[in-house]
Amino acid sequence: MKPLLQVQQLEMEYADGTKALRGISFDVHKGEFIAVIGPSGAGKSTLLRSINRLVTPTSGDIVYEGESLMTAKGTGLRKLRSNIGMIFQHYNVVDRLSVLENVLHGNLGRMSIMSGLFNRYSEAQKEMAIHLLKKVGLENEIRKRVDELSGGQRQRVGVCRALAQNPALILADEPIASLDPKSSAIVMESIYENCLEQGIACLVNLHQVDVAKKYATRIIAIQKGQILFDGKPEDLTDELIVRLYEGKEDELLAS
Ligand SMILES: Nc1ncnc2c1ncn2[C@@H]1O[C@H](COP(=O)(O)OP(=O)(O)OP(=O)(O)O)[C@@H](O)[C@H]1O
Repeated sequence: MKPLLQVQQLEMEYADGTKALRGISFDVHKGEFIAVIGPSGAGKSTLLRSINRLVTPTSGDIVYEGESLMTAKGTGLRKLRSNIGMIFQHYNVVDRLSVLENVLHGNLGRMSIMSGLFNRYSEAQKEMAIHLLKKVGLENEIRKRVDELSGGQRQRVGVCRALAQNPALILADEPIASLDPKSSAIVMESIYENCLEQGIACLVNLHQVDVAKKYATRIIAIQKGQILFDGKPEDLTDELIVRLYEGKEDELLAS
């Protein structure tokens, strides 16, 4: 099976000289649910943000279904990005808009600029957005403004917005880092179940090793911008986890 995404020898050096990624390579296949773990500052966010070019890596390549995201520009980049849904730690929802409007925004990447500008959503897009909101238990919040919601509810809106895009790949950057345990479980379940049902591949950055082991079909552990482990959750031994968090054991205890 051809990979959906290929990350090849990715390097990222920020303007201040910080080397966040030092030659990261891996392939992602359809339907994989991959947890990216590692201590604070390991490069997890930089990796996810590089994949959809929110940051531009210094070198290497990111190939989505045979097309390079590194060389894509303008409409080409927009088209490639429309296949990739993003979920952020701080939700990135628009507070003054309703829950439904926020989810409908997930369609923007696939709409013409004029239709998007005037919010000309089709009935099918509205039905799909409502269907997704019902699935995550937000059926009573559809018309509310997003700033009336709790953090966990906002993140469920963020999940629905990413799904409304009908993506083949979802990148979730620490989606549960700001949530309490109960909300975390609801959000993780909603990401996991929808990805599984729709065959969406997912790369999810997580601080909690136990959550990674519970959901992931594969774990990639990053340390100082390099891959320390890439394999099945059951093969990630306690020794490896201790090595991964060496010097930052407090993060492991806090998670
Ligand atoms: N905009 C930036 N400019 C300079 N350095 C940065 C920038 N963003 C991140 N870094 C640095 O790059 C390295 C990797 O950071 P990154 O946020 O990718 O790690 P992370 O594993 O996601 O960490 P965390 O779990 O704390 O979010 C760190 O040393 C960080 O300080």
